[in-house]
Amino acid sequence: MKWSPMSSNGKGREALLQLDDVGLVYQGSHGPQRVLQHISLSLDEGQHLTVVGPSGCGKSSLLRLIAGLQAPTEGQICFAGQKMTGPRPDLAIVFQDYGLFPWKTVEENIRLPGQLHHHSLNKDQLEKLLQSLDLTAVRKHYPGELSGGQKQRTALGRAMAMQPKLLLMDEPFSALDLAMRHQCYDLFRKYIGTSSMATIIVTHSPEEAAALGDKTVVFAKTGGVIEDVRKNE
Ligand SMILES: Nc1ncnc2c1ncn2[C@@H]1O[C@H](COP(=O)(O)OP(=O)(O)OP(=O)(O)O)[C@@H](O)[C@H]1O
Repeated sequence: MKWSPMSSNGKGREALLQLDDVGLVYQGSHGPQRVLQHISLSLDEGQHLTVVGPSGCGKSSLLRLIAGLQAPTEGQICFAGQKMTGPRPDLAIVFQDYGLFPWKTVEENIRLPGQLHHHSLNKDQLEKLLQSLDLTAVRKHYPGELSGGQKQRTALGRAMAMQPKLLLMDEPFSALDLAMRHQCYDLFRKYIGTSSMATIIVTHSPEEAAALGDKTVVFAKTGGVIEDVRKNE
């Protein structure tokens, strides 16, 4: 993946997120594999970027670098003016495999990261979140007792409860049926509309990318960006 659609926010102030000429090479069992190269982008508070591309083009790898879970091989990533050196509480990620704690209930999973980082939800906020994600009936259930869609909505609720500055989501709605997906889009848009949180969403769905991003980049399997679409700019 090669990408440089937004190398500067062009507004003369510091971006929330800045990637400068970032690259990534995996040292796999079959030798080195280059996945990302020359990626430069910036994202401001309140901006919503969606990333679409075929399987294997490096979308999840890019999210892991931005989340500080992995270091780039080349280049630099800065968040809120600081060089990324590891995960931070103001930057949350919803993984493709949900990343739920199996020994905690739905409700506990949603509350825990916020409690750890002193963003505890009050009772009202928790009830609203459970209700809007249609999780009230399974609030005392453990992840092993949930459907894929319920797990996905729990992971989403947990990330929302952290109230991060930047929320990264890797195909967050892929396990939902059409009706629930649209319900989650509405909820999500409402949620991001009331905060200055920025989001980056990786998806396979062009419809989802258009619904949830004010900027969308489309990646080719190899060779980088084939389209860079911006709404309302
Ligand atoms: N830890 C790793 N070690 C070696 N290679 C890896 C590792 N993680 C991913 N890769 C390889 O890097 C490439 C990009 O993977 P990545 O998961 O970032 O792609 P993706 O675009 O998110 O794919 P998908 O849409 O299927 O989730 C793939 O070829 C994958 O096999």
